[in-house]
Amino acid sequence: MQSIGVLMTCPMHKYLEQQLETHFNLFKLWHCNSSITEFLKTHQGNTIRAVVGNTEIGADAELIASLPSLEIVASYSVGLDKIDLRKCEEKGIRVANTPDVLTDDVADLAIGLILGVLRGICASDAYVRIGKWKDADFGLATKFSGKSVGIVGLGRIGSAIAKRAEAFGCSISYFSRSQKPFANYKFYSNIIDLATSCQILIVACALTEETRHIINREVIDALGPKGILINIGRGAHVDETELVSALLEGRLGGAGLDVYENEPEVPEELFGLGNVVLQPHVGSDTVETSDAMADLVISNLKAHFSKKSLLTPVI
Ligand SMILES: O=CC(=O)O
Repeated sequence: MQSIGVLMTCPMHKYLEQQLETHFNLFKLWHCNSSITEFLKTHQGNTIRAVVGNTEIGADAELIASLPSLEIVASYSVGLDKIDLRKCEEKGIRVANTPDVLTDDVADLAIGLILGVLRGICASDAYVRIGKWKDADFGLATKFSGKSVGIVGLGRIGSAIAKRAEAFGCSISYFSRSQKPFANYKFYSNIIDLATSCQILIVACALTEETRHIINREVIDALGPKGILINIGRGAHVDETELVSALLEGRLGGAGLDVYENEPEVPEELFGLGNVVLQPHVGSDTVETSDAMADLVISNLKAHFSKKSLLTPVI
């Protein structure tokens, strides 16, 4: 397979890059200083049969159109929002992603964010480091165990978060397109009702046209001044302007965010808020999971080019 042209869209995990270099003829899009079209002209765009993208740069219509021999997009991510799925379908291009292997890490981080916000872990860490403890005790935080948790999207990751929150004695309810027959949690067909009824609202669904800005002013106000919003999905799930003003005005109790609307830009108004915990989109970024995701990308590519079934097909 060493002659098969594979295009990586941006730097990801070093191990993935090494594996791609070992098994395929790897082209790196970020090594080009010119436009994509120029790059592909000089690097024989027509020899590239696979694209490996991620949550930053996937495969949009322009990239797909400039690769006439493209057969497969193997994403180093579970999220598919940076891939033009309609175009892929139209052109018969296969798509694979990396589900399952990252579920535990993302769910763990969601719980970490809840604890971080409610127990003030980052704020109290800073309190110790800058020597304020010598002057006075930190003060009281908020208990997590036993709270009511609402989950937006009860897929793999949402279910893994629910399982963890159950272990903290939390009551679980959820909103999704349809009621899940396997789930023993209270189902809401209306997200406002879910937000009204829970203390912690966690966004864990895929980003689609229907879920863009699913967390709007109405949902934030329904969650209320004591409510906590956790987002480990995508930044665009939340109307960020509304979120920032709700936090600044005290209409929302706090937020734990791993994702933002214009990454890596983060609204600076959030930097001074002790009831907000910010992460730089690292939900699945552990050594173990990143290696597993890379292995899955390689296995999908190898399966495709050996005419075998994809391990984790999307299309
Ligand atoms: O955000 C992470 C992913 O989609 O894998």
